[in-house]
Amino acid sequence: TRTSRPQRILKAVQRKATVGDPQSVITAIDHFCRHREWAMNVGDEKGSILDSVVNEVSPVTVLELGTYCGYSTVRIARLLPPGACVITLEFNPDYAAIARQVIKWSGLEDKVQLVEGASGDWIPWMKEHFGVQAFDLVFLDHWKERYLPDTKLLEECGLIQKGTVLLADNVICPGTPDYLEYVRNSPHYNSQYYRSHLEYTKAEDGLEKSVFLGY
Ligand SMILES: O=C(NC/C=C/[C@H]1O[C@@H](Sc2ccncc2)[C@H](O)[C@@H]1O)c1cc([N+](=O)[O-])cc(O)c1O
Ligand SMILES: [Mg+2]
Repeated sequence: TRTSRPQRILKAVQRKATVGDPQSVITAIDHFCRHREWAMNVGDEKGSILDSVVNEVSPVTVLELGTYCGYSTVRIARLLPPGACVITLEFNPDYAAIARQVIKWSGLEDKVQLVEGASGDWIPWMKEHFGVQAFDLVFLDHWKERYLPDTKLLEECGLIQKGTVLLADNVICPGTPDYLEYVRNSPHYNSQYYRSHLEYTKAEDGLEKSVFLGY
């Protein structure tokens, strides 16, 4: 095929969005994915829930697992005050290259640190390499079978502390049953489900917000 879907998403941003205007980047991607080609961005409906959680937490340090084209990275970064940042991990170099351009178009590159690699390899190095004490907010939107192991790894590395908020996409569709069972049954988390829909569709999906209560 000629171009990839992420490349077509970037083209839509470059055609329809205004440089330096994050909202126009978000609107351009949502319009493209709703009217041209579906893509696995968190989308506008769940995106509004993500926005409300970011505003509620007012995080200084955010970790995003799974950048894809940078749609949720832009949604998060546009809400961050000066000095706050989002570190976003992306495994696929082609997706990372597109996401860098989407983030640049939105004018938010100073608030974003895009790291290419696998969460499992990078999480143990977060403290040393980025000087992170603990994350205030973690947005999980990568491989669904990695949600639980990466959460446990974040705990083991001391990157989740009392008050840290985990926000997980797709807990219904495609689903993350082992992760849900863990955060809902653990005495160390206070978990709640925000019912919504799978991006750009009528199917049910939702976000799970889990606050770490400390040990
Ligand atoms: O599969 C889904 N998401 C997986 C996302 C994966 C993203 O994260 C890295 S993997 C990685 C990144 C960092 N570290 C390790 C691995 C991939 O390169 C991709 O950019 C998904 C699927 C549907 N759906 O309807 O089928 C809907 C959604 O909202 C979804 O998020
Ligand atoms: Mg998702």
